[in-house]
Amino acid sequence: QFHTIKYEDLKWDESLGQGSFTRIFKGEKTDYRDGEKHTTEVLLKELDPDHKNCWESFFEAASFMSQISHKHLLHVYGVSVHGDKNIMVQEFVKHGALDLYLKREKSLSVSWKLNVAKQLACVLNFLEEQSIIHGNICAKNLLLVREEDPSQGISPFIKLSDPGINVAMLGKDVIMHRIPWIAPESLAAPDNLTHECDKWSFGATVWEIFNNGNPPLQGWSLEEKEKFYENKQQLPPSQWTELADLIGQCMSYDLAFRPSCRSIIRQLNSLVTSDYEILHATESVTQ
Ligand SMILES: N#Cc1ccc(Nc2nc(N)cc(-n3ccc(CO)n3)n2)cc1
Repeated sequence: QFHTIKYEDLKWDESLGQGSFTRIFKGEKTDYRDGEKHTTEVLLKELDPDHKNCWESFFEAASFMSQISHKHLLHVYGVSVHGDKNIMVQEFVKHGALDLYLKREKSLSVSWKLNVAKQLACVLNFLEEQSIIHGNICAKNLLLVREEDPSQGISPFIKLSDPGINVAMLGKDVIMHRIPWIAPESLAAPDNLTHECDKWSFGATVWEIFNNGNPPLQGWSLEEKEKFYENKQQLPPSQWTELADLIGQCMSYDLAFRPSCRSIIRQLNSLVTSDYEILHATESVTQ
C-alpha cells in the first residue's frame, strides 16, 4: 500500500499547471522525526474533484510508485485525503516534465537525447524484470531531475512519473487522444495492457525526444488518429536510419516483432558511436 500523510502536514505553494484530471502545485510537507521538525519540498498532485470516481485508480498509481524503487522512478511519499480532495505527495523534481523542456530547449545535442532515451530504456527494463506494466509512457510523464552541464561533464538525469489514472477507467475519447503513444491493440482492450504496450509507447516517446518535443500527429483529429492505426501507419521516420529502425521495431503493429528491453538497450548503445553524430556535428559546424 502507501503511506498516508496528514493534510495539516502539507502546505501549498504556487500552482504549476495541470496534468490530465489533476492539478499540480509546489508545496511542503512537514514530518516530526526524533523530536525534530523536518520540512521537505514536494509536488502536490490533486485529483480533480469532478474525477473523484477515479480516486481508486489515482491511488493505485501512487501505490504502484511506492511499491518499487529505482533511481529512474519518481519517489512518491504518500497520499493525503481531505474532504473531496485526493492528493498524491511526490518528490519535487527541479526541472519538471520533459515534454515542456524539449519544446523550450531547442538546441539539445544528439548525445543528450540518446542519454535520456537510454535512461528510459533502463527503467523500462527494470519494470519488465519486476513484471510491472506502466501503461502511460510519454515525454509528459518523464521528469528532468538534472540538466546537463557539458562544462562540468554533467549529463541529464530523468525519472519516470506515475502512470496517472488507469487508461481503462477513461472514456474512449481520452484513449483516442493517447494515439500514437497507446499501443494499437490497447485501443480495443485498454484493461489488458502488456509489457509490449510499454515498448510501443517507448518508441513514440523516443520519437518525441528526437523531434524537439513536437508531439507526434500534432493537430490531427481523433478520426484521423483512429485512421492512423486502422491503416497501420508509422510516424515520419528520422533521417537517422538506425534510430528510425529502432523506433519502427518498437512501434510494430505485430507485438511479436517488438524487441526485448535487452535488445532496445543494445541498439541504443550501438547508436552512440554511429557516424550520424559526427556527420551532424560537422553539418552544424558548417551551417
Ligand atoms: N515551471 C515548472 C516546474 C513544474 C514542475 C516541476 N516539478 C515536478 N515535479 C514532479 N514530481 C512532477 C511534475 N510534473 C509535471 C507534470 C506532471 C504530470 O505528470 N508532473 N513536476 C518543476 C518545475
